Amino acid sequence: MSLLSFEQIRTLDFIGLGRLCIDLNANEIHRPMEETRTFTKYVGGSPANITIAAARLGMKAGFIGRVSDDQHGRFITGYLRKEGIDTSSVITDRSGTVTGLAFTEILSPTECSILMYRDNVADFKLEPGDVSEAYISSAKAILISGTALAKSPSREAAFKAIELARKHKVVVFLDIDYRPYSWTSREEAGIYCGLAAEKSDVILGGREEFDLMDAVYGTAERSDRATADRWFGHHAQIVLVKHGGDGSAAFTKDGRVLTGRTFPANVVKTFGAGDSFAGAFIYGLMNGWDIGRCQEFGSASASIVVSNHSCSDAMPTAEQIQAVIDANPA
Ligand SMILES: Nc1ncnc2c1ncn2[C@@H]1O[C@H](COP(=O)(O)OP(=O)(O)OP(=O)(O)O)[C@@H](O)[C@H]1O
Ligand SMILES: O=C(O)C[C@@H](O)[C@H](O)C(=O)CO
Repeated sequence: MSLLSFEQIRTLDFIGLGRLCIDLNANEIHRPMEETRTFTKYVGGSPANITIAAARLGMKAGFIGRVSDDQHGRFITGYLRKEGIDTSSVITDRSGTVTGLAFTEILSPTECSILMYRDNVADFKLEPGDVSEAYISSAKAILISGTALAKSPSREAAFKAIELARKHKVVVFLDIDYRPYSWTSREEAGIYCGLAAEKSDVILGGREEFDLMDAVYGTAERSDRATADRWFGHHAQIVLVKHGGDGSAAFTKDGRVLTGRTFPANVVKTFGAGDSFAGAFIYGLMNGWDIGRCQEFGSASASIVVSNHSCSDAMPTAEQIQAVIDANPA
């Protein structure tokens, strides 16, 4: 029996909520950014990447967010439309905000860093009034990015979206997506992400992201098992703990524990692994697949994206992902 129940008669499969940004990935790789001269521009922002991944896999996707009233905002909206993503709830913010920029430095396949410019960004100006009940109720599932909880009024908009999703039987995915530069403290992040996690059906995060929430509520044992049990005490049906190159651990409320394997990759940059994993993992769940197959699909997707220069542009099709799995039998 499936742990998640997706309403079938819905206009959209999936709505992402949160930041729509721009990645500027250094073209001169294996060099510090001080020596970088050129960058390639991509749409970015974790929830945007995941939504693009879902659309690339054929899901009917939409997005709730704000973009800046400039060329960057128009670039992002145009890209989403080209990907077939509904942008009726992507709002142009006209208060003089800018688009968040993520400068990616690639020192080596395993040493990458992101320099974030996020002062006065449009995505944090998302307001509760931007979240339409009719729009939320038109979807089977919604993805909340933890970073959307870092600042008001985006925080209130995200919590409104979660409440409306629960009201209309829309499955809530929470990707903790902890980015320190957006929060005033780890405790703040732990508290607000914890409050959202209590209302979510599926929670995805790295070990250190779950530790953030556990620390606030004093959970002594920092084990994946203890973490999962904690969230099963609320709404969660699935807890997915990502472990980078060591794969992932999936826990289901009905007692299953599955270790996800990784696939060979010619790593260009490690970023994008989590977003590509999430998009493909969610795709599998929404197609009613067994959770082990969802993990495998997510991991294979991640191996493709870490082997590419971009995150969003590199999000693969289902055929590309399956080809990786077929070429690397368990
Ligand atoms: N170097 C790698 N090679 C192959 N697969 C990988 C690699 N790194 C991560 N993965 C796959 O991607 C999944 C998610 O990776 P990770 O745990 O790094 O997420 P993340 O920290 O959210 O990533 P991001 O850097 O995008 O924020 C892993 O569970 C694994 O399946
Ligand atoms: O989520 C961000 O703000 C950064 C992303 O745009 C970037 O693609 C990345 O780090 C993906 O993991």
